[in-house]
Amino acid sequence: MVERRKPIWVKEATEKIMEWKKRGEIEWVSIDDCDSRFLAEPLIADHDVPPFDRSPYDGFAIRSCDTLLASSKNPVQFEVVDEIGAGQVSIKQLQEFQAIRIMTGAAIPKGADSVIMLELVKEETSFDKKIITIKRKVNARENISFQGEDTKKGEVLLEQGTIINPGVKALLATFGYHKVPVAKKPVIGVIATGSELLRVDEPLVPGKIRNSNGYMIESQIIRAGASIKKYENCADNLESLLTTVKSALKECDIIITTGGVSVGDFDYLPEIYIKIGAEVLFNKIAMRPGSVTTVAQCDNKLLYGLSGNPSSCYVGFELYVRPIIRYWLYSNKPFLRKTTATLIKDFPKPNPFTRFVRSKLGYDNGSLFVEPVGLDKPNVVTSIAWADCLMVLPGGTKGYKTGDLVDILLLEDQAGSDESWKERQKSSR
Ligand SMILES: Nc1nc2c(c(=O)[nH]1)N[C@H]1C(S)=C(S)[C@@H](COP(=O)(O)OP(=O)(O)OC[C@H]3O[C@@H](n4cnc5c(N)ncnc54)[C@H](O)[C@@H]3O)O[C@H]1N2
Ligand code: MOO
Ligand SMILES: [Mg+2]
Repeated sequence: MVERRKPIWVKEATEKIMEWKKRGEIEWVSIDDCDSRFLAEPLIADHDVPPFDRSPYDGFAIRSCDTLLASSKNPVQFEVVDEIGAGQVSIKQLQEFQAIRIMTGAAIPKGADSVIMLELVKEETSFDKKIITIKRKVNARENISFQGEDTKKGEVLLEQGTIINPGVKALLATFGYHKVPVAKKPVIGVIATGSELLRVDEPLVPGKIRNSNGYMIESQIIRAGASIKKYENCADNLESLLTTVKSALKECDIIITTGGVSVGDFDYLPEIYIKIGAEVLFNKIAMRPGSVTTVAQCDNKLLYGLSGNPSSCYVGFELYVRPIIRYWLYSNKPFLRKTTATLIKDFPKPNPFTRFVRSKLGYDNGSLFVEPVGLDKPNVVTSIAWADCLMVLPGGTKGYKTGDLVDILLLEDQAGSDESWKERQKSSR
């Protein structure tokens, strides 16, 4: 008798996996190797930026009060008493009608309260003295980059769990992080199962297909920020699959299998969970694709039994593996970022289960539009490559129409969301 599985809500499935979330360890890596890693600690300014008042222009530092009466009819002369380039500090204290030639980035000298640009003064030499003439009033504080105007000491600039991009890297350098505290990546074992699977370099033969899910999952793992441990494709053979899963349990933090998780004669994962003594958290979710997504726990490690169907496998990963990885990497926004968009193509299929449709976003005149891409079937592989979001169509409807406002989950976004997508009360299984 075939096992009848009871589907649970997406919301419930998400809650169940998040009960097993944990933070990774911290490791310090060279700033040269920190790109795309995740900060394990918040970044707090330990000094003001800029750290001193400085000139934003090449010009002359002056006392604005000396220019009070300056105009084209009343040019005022200043004696140039020093010159400073960026990186230098003048020891002079400006006196009445004195100026210091100053370059962009140099510290404002004592006594000066403003800078006038080179282009706005006339320069000459008279009796070996350098003189400038100013024909306009300069306001106090004009043309100064003030200490702390960018950020003040003590400000929290980035939360833990932030992905390190070029801007973040610039901040790390600004605050002297030659070593950066990042979350150690979880090692995720990937096991593709199926006697029909060929390696990527093997020619097609009747009845067989190449293993694409293994590569897809590895790429999803990398996009989410974790590292992979690859296992050889496993034929549908209980003993060899059991051996591989047992090794993966020893060698990895999280294990993902693809295929063999449904109710078919050669779907051995359910039996393997029993054999290794794993606790199955769920084995059916009220969603499509990915309804067979199974998650088990063994020795506090999560084992994901993702579907063999490529689109189901893909969606199962994004909804249930990604948040565990991102949480591990210290993010407090581990879920796919959500927004809404206007549907621009009818989607007439009745919807008993909530659908996560591979879709593409369009931006026009400040609005967001969405349309499905490719064939909406779980066994389809092409649409995954064309999708940049999942359109979420809650179950219990006869379909959706052009103009409907629908939820979408962004696949390429890094900001994430602190809340997962969940069913509103009325949707049905
Ligand atoms: N009687 C029932 N049959 C099925 C049910 C069901 O509830 N009752 N569920 C269907 C649903 S929904 C899905 S999804 C699939 C899930 O199947 P499995 O996870 O057991 O996966 P397989 O049977 O091994 O393979 C399914 C499909 O995917 C292809 N595949 C497998 N691995 C890969 C890979 N690495 N790369 C590319 N393609 C792969 C495989 O050849 C099959 O075509 O079960 C339904 N059946
Ligand atoms: O698990 Mo399946 O993806 O609903 O076809
Ligand atoms: Mg199967």
